[in-house]
Amino acid sequence: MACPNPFNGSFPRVSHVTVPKGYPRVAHPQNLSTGAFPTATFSQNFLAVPNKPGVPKPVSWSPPQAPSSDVIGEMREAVKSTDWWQLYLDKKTKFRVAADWSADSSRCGLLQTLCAVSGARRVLEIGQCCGVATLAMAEVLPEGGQVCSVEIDPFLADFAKQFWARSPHGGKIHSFIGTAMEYLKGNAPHDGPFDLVVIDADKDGIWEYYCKLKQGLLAPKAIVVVDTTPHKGQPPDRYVRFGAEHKWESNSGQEAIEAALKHFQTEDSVSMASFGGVTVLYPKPAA
Ligand SMILES: C[S@@+](CC[C@H](N)C(=O)[O-])C[C@H]1O[C@@H](n2cnc3c(N)ncnc32)[C@H](O)[C@@H]1O
Repeated sequence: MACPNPFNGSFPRVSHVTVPKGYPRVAHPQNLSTGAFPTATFSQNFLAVPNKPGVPKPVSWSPPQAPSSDVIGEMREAVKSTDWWQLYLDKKTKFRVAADWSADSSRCGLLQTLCAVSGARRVLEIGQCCGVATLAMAEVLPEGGQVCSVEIDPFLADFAKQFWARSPHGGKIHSFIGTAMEYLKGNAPHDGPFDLVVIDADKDGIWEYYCKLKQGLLAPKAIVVVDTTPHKGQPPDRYVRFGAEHKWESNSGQEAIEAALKHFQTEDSVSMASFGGVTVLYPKPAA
């Protein structure tokens, strides 16, 4: 039977893996670390080998879970307990931030794993929000590694900094406050080229940011992770910005996401894999 190429098209979006009868269950899933990266563990036993002939191996995907460091744990608590709507009404934030914009354990685990397996030293995060994913990635970069994060909202940038300052890895983070395009045109040529880039800001900008990155800002084997979750990180619609804050409205960004994905498919030199709310672009292996 032909073996399906897991990177050809989309993975099913599953959060739970149903293990067919006959597969051994693993009592301690935390022992399933790949060894490539000791702090990434896999919550499901998708590495299990069938013990009955003829039982097909399940085709599924389960995100690595990042065990949170103390500081990341504190950040998560702070993100959860903050009244983001009130901060927006008080004009402290530019956006009506939602706590679930901030990277959860699966997202952090995925980004940490990609950083580790790609050997990334220079990482760029476009759309930092509360800085949880930023610190998670910094934690796995080697000495001398650097995460450059870009955030349009000064309140969020400051929110993150108070926590980063308490982490031994905070010194690896360089934060830029301003728009993604300002950064890409200004500081990025000096900070890059980047081994791994996370595009996780406004959805309308996805394709534009990617095009700009391709102009010499990506290392030869760079991985680009694009957040494709509708509604996340969207700015308010124009009229709301001018005076009617209580009427927060933003579009889902779905059209821009779909347009960007179509563009990515025309890129000859990259392969794509979509799962867990992201699309990962990585260099096609040489034929
Ligand atoms: C979904 S959140 C980022 C989440 C973060 N990457 C994480 O994993 O925790 C999107 C962020 O992008 C920021 N943003 C939106 N448009 C932007 C732009 N044009 N330039 C820079 N940041 C932007 C928003 O303020 C928001 O904090």
